[in-house]
Amino acid sequence: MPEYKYLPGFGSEFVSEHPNYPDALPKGQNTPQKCAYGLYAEQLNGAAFTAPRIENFRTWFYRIRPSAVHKPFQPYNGAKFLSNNWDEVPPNPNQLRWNPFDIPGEKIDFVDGLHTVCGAGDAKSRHGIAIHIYMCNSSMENRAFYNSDGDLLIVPQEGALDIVTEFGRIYVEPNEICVIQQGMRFAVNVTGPTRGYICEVYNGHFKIPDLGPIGANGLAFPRDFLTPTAWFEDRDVENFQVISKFQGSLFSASQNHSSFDVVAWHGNYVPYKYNLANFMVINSVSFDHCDPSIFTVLTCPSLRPGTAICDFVIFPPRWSVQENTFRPPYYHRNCMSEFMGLIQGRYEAKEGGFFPGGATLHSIMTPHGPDYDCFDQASNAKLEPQRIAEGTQSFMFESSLSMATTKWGQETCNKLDQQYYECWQKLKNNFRISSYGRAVMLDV
Ligand SMILES: O=C(O)Cc1cc(O)ccc1O
Ligand SMILES: [Fe+2]
Repeated sequence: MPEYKYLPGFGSEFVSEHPNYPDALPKGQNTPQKCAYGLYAEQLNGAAFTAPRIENFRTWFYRIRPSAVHKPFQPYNGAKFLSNNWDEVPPNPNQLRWNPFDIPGEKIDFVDGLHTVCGAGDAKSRHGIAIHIYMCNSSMENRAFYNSDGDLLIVPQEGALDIVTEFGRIYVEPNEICVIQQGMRFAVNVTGPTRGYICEVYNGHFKIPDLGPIGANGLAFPRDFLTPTAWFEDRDVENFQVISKFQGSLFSASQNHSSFDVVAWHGNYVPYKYNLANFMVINSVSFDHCDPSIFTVLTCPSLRPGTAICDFVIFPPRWSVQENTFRPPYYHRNCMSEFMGLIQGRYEAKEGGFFPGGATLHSIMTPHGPDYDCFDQASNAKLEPQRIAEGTQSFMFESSLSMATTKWGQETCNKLDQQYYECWQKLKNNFRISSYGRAVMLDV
């Protein structure tokens, strides 16, 4: 694993200068008449200039060439299954479960390996969500990608991502996540078959949720978020491709140098990674199953109070101790969409059928919950303190938007489990009436 240096913190003002270039950052100002070492100053804004201070995000880069030095963008047709068309197939209110998606055998990199499963909304009006599966096996060579449409929350499932960004380098392994925000240029290096999940949000940015009565500490700690430190290459390349996703379509522009030429930067608009093992799990220690919002790592809020464009929720290893309680997830119908993925291990509500690298989608008001085996077992289990398996990690992207599946998600991927509904069919009527005409409790 490469030994990259990171800056800890979330939402902080960071400062980073390549160690060999002291004073590359101007002192006390952002745009001196001439920058040190002949660098150019360039600002990247992730919020309106006039946004309130608490959510005003921007970074100043000191780079070898401004990003504007490139030839015109042309349409790029590499990522065949990237989509933002939510009307490709008729709506489907069924419970959906996908078997693990196949990583292609032929050479394919991170950008070309973006496959959109579902989504909603519109990048032009800056409101929406898209869920992609990335599957690749080779590194991005002489190309950088950036997303004009929103932020990318990347959840590796198989294979590590060695990511070069304008801010420096980040190494992200399964059970870690990273967020690369709108407009940030990056390139992904991999060493073999690689797969993971991406939640793209067109609105605002992810933040750590408020803690309310939990207090000042709990869930994801700000200091466990890691931002890269300045790293650059001064590399002339005949045809370096900058690929942009703009209004849902990809475009490519050629330039004669690497995009990763930032010698120093400062700001609060940054990429970051987080190790899910650092999450402090909070749960009921008396009775009942808490709502999964207690497991929220990051949330991208909508303008409606408490209602997310995406909550990123995890189901980590933990103790389960509730008394007189059906401990697995309850049966559920929700005004939110629930997309789940499995990084490793098993998911407690479905011991069979939901595999690492697969997914489920329970859409708005689509009923779901424990399968028959889980219900049967958990209704009769002895309620001792129980460790929910080590090495397990599933997650949910929960959205207030009503997501539609793409043609790839519904048909082309050929991974939909047509038998998924069967897992609930054995749940029988346990209702009994006593001789006095009252309902009675029975052992199920
Ligand atoms: O399995 C699911 O659907 C996710 C989920 C988990 C949980 O603990 C409670 C409700 C819920 O929707
Ligand atoms: Fe649910």
